[in-house]
Amino acid sequence: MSINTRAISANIIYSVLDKQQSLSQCFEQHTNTLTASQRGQCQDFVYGVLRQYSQFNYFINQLTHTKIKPEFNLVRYLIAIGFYQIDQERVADHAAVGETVEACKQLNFSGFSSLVNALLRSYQREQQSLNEKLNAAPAQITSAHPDWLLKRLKTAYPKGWKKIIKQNLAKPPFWIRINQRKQTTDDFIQKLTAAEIPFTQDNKQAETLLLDNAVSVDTLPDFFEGSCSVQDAAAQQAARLLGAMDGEKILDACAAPGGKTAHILEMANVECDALDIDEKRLNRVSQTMQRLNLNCNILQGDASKNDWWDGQQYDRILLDAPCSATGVIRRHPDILYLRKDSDIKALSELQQEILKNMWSLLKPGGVLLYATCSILPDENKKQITQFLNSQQDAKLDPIFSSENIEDPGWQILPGSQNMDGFYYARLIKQS
Ligand SMILES: C[S@@+](CC[C@H](N)C(=O)[O-])C[C@H]1O[C@@H](n2cnc3c(N)ncnc32)[C@H](O)[C@@H]1O
Repeated sequence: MSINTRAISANIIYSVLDKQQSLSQCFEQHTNTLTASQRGQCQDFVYGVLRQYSQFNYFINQLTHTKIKPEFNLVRYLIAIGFYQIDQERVADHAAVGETVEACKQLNFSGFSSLVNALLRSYQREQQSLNEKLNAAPAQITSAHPDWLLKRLKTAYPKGWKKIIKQNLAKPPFWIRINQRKQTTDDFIQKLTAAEIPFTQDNKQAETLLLDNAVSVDTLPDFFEGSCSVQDAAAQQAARLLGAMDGEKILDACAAPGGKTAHILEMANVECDALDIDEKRLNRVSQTMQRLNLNCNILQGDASKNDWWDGQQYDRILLDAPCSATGVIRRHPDILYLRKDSDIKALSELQQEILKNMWSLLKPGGVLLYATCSILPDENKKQITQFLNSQQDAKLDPIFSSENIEDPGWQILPGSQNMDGFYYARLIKQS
């Protein structure tokens, strides 16, 4: 049977929405035998639909008189993929309909072919009036965000929450980091130009480029020889803010898959321990190190405990803490469906526990950089304020010279200068 990327995509959406599986994991499982172009197509369908699923589902419910039963949710997801394709206008509408009907047959739901056909054609005709109806629907549907998250965003950002939601549902930008150990930025730019990959150079950071479009990594010049890495511009701030210097001993406390560890090692000659609790994810750190020809000590362990530690304190620690990932929803739309309000309290407690333990591993005079890809104050400014209040020898090392008294750190919101949502706070351990 020929590969049908719509059928595969519907199955991935089913794994996320019905089986509550993590998108990155099930995407890998379902697509690891596909070609790069087939994977790219699945990525477009799955991520595109999940970002807008509550809206597509609303349209389906508006257009059908008989409810599609939960056991036929795969059909529902195929219809959503069809709607998404019609919205994207990259293929002729009749082709979007034909291909979706074909996928329906391939999933053994031939009995639904005429319903699928009818719904997609109605969607083409009634798109405008459906969108008008959607505008009057409850915020949970129009924003695609769960109530608990909307509430938290409105409280934290009374003026900016709508902009955040818009960013969370947008396609993310494609940033890369040029490995300065391999070549200069100018050399890499020449190769990129020769490969006809359009980009813009970040005017502040020489090693950071923003590509005009997302590309498959195998089209990036010398990617497998370590020329560059795909990493958001906000994540690229970590190694710079940590400021590691030659000869220092560094700990990257929650390191997998190793993007920030690699950047630290590209910037300075240091001895770096890369710690993570998740053994499988640590394999990805090894792969990253191998591809970029870098070295670190890979350690498996729990950062809230010390049983993995050799007893030698660190000059600098990067704590890229486990978090709600609410700053990177546009890259991980499954967060909208899998994350629960109660997770935030549990995560905040874990973050404080890890932070306290990391502090004991830091040399007097050492620097700890706390980072999350969250935009929720409970995981960020409240966390750092609580720590500074309870830890006598902890002093804030402000990231910007003009200290923001409201927030001891740097809260980057999604979309700000095209970056993901991130938080950074830098602390010094007083002697
Ligand atoms: C935000 S991700 C880290 C991303 C990574 N720093 C990078 O830039 O590639 C958080 C990591 O924390 C790890 N983690 C979660 N709880 C942990 C714990 N108690 N100790 C150590 N690592 C933990 C997770 O396995 C996950 O890999």
